[in-house]
Amino acid sequence: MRATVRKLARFFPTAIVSGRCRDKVYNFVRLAELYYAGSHGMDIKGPAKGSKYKKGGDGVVFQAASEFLPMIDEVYEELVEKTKTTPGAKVENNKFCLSVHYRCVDEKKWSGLAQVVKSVLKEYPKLRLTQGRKVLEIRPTIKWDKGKALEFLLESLGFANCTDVFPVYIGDDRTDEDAFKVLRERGQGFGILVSKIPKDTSASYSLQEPTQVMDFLRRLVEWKRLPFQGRSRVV
Ligand SMILES: O=P(O)(O)OC[C@H]1O[C@H](O[C@H]2O[C@H](CO)[C@@H](O)[C@H](O)[C@H]2O)[C@H](O)[C@@H](O)[C@@H]1O
Repeated sequence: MRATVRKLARFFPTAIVSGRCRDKVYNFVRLAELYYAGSHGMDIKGPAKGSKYKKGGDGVVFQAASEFLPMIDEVYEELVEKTKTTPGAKVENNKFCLSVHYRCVDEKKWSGLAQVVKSVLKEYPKLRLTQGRKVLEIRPTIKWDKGKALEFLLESLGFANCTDVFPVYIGDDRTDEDAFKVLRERGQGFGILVSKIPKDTSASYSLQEPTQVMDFLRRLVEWKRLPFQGRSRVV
C-alpha cells in the first residue's frame, strides 16, 4: 500500500486524515511528500519540502485546537490513573484528542469504564465524548472535524472553487462521514466508504476492503499515466 500511495502522490496531491496523532500517522506511513491531518483533522501539516501544488508563501500548517493541549494532557493523566483498575483498558494520547480503548476489556466492565470516563469529563465541559469502534473518544468541543480539515486543504491548495479538480476521500470510520458530507454538499468529487457491510453513509461509492482500495489507487495512477487522449479508457 505504501508504494502505491507514494506513486499516487507523484500525480495527485494526497493527504492522510486520521483520528490518531499526526506524528504517529507519519511514523506509520513515512512519506514526506504527503499532507497529514492528525487528531481528527485538528493538526494539519503539508510536505516538509513544500509542495508543487502550493506556490509561494509558507507551507500548509494548521492547528485548530492549540489552546486545548494543557487540558488534554491533564485529562490523559487522570484517565490513565482512573482506568488502571480496569484490565485491558488503554488510554491513547492523540495530542488534541484522547482515545480510551475497551476492545480488550471484559464486556461486563464496559459500562463501568464508560462511567469512569464520563465522571472525569464532568469537570471538563469544553471536552466532548464520542463513541468509535470499541473506543471512547474525547475531543475539544470546537466545530472542527475531518470534513473541516478537508475543506481547509482544498482551500489552502487553491482547489476549492476549481471545476476541474475532483477530490476523492476514502475512509472506513464513522468520523469519515463528516468529510463525505462536505464533498456531497459541495457537489465536488465523491466519498468512498470502505466497509464489508452496507451502512448508512454520505459516501457515493463503497469498497469492501483495503486491498480493493489499493487496486483503485493503482488504477488511478495507471489512468493518469495514459496520454491525455486515452484517459477516457477504463484501466
Ligand atoms: O481516523 P482513523 O485513522 O480511521 O483512526 C480511527 C481510530 O484508529 C485507532 O483505533 C482503531 O484501531 C484500534 C486498534 O489499534 C481499535 O481498537 C479501534 O477499534 C480502531 O478504531 C486509534 O487508536 C484511534 O485513536 C482512532 O480514533
